[in-house]
Amino acid sequence: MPRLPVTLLSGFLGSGKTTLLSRLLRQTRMSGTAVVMNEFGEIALDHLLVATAGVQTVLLDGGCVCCAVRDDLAETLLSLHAGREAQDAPAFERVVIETSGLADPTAIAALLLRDPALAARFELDAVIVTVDALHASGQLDTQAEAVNQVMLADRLLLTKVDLVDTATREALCERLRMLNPAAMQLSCAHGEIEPSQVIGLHARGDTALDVTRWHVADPAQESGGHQGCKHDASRDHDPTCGHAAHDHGIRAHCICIDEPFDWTVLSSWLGSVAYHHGENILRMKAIVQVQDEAQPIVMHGVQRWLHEPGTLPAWPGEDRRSRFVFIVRNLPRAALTDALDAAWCEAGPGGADGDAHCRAARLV
Ligand SMILES: Nc1nc2c(ncn2[C@@H]2O[C@H](COP(=O)(O)OP(=O)(O)OP(=O)(O)O)[C@@H](O)[C@H]2O)c(=O)[nH]1
Repeated sequence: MPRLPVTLLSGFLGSGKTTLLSRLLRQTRMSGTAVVMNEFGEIALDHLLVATAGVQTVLLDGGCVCCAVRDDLAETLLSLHAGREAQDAPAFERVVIETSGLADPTAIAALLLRDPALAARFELDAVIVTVDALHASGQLDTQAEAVNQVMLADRLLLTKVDLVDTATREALCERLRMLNPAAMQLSCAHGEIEPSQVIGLHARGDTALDVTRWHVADPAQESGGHQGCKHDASRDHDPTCGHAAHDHGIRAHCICIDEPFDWTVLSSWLGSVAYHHGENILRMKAIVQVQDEAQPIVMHGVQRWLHEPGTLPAWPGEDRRSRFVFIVRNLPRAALTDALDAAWCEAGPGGADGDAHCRAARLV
């Protein structure tokens, strides 16, 4: 039985994976794709942004697919395959797995290769890694996950090239070449790329060799030395979010707000958080209910950078609360909620209810 190709789409937090995927899925060449999305954080938002008619999308949330929910990935793939065989689900010819921005794709590649049930049904077509031209340099300096992703890539897609000058871009390309000389580098502004550059690459003729040659054997089975999966067993618990920590002080803080935001409060809050804590904010994403806006506003940030807000055509489902996910390093949730209190206070004389402390009650 021919095995189904799997494209592993990885790349550090905020580097443009979902942007790329949602654009790709609109192209007819991509029909017959099943998508598995993984998010690091209690509240998952990305699947709302790529929702495409006729595309089977499965969400794996609550942990990183390279460690905490790795078994769930195996089960998901097997169940997708079983549904296809039984013809009780839309037919698909390939799978794209979008990993969380903190995932080490080595562990997922190893899973696909070494799990006999998966290896019999799926083959790894290629590892595609998005690299944020604006932030990659700092991320490669400080985040082992970012380095691992680059090292395992068959293709490196440089995103946000519109936000950097030529010298910065060339320096980054050179650095990427040093880390992974074999990977082809392509520019990919705003997710724009030919599907043929991403799928059907057959980049992994002898993948087992590649994985072991390019990188450590299987991080999930290592006892130490690998940053990405150390916490799989201990699963540090952040009581405010109910979510397992990934490593080294990295947490996903999830904040929900019932009432609609005033634009001024929203920009003042996020601006202040970015200014004071940007170094420690690996990623911010949000779907926000803003006063007098009929459509939900989508916001993205990476460290100090806040991207232009976008909109969704409609609210996905009944839940109209604003939902924010901050993936942070060594930053307590209170730093975020205190800044929100302050923004509410500044919004009017004494704020909307006159007592900053009451505002914490609005946090769900
Ligand atoms: N200017 C610019 N912005 C981009 C580009 N690609 C993506 N973005 C923006 O970057 C932000 C983050 O993009 P996402 O696609 O959500 O990134 P991601 O890798 O899926 O993020 P995580 O799932 O959190 O890891 C969004 O605001 C995008 O619009 C690009 O080429 N240029």
